[in-house]
Amino acid sequence: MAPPIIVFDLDGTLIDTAPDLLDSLNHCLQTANVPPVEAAEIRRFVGFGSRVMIERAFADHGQPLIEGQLDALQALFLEHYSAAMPGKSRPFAGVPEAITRFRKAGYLTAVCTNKLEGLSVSLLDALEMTELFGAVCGADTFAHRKPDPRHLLETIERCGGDRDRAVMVGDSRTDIDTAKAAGIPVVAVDFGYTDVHVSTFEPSRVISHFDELTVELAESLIREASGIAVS
Ligand SMILES: O=C(O)COP(=O)(O)O
Ligand SMILES: [Mg+2]
Repeated sequence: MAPPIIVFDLDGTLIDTAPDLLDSLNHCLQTANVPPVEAAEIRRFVGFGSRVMIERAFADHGQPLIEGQLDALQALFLEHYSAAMPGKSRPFAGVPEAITRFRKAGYLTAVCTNKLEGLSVSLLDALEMTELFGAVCGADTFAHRKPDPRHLLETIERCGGDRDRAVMVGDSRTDIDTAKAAGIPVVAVDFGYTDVHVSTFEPSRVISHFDELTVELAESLIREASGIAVS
């Protein structure tokens, strides 16, 4: 039987990447003469990858994007963002400990993110965290990405995990919708990138610190999801 698995979103869940996303986004906006985005605003633009982030920033300022401009700005964003890695990005408190706990308990661990796979691996490499995961699957790894549930299911498959004993951990509506569509319980962190509180999207549980992400919690969610009564 395949081992149980815990799958993590990256931006806003495992790693606090907002300061660097903001710097690179504002670098792009400056070249296009669009006013910068404030630090508090970035969370509204993250979740669907860099392309959507740039589109949202333009829309927010009522600025039209002309033909071909988005491709050029995304290329500029990726160049700027990759060059600075890991920049100011750091794992949230308790992340390495939580991953170690699950691995010791026999869980596989994976990342399912709408960041491009190459950027995700570079960031995890720069933070010496790549070894903590059996698979890192980004927006361009498969033909579909979150909120398409196949992104999560194929991440589980690539890692060799059991989809009936899987838990997702994320910070946004995208993660919650993805996990629900895949029939997988989802723990939401409440410190990530969403302008509306994650509880609005009805995840299986909400946590405020990785210390709360225990193996017992994952096991009870898996039991609940499989319809076995929890004692
Ligand atoms: O970079 C993004 O927009 C989203 O990344 P995430 O899926 O890891 O939150
Ligand atoms: Mg996220």
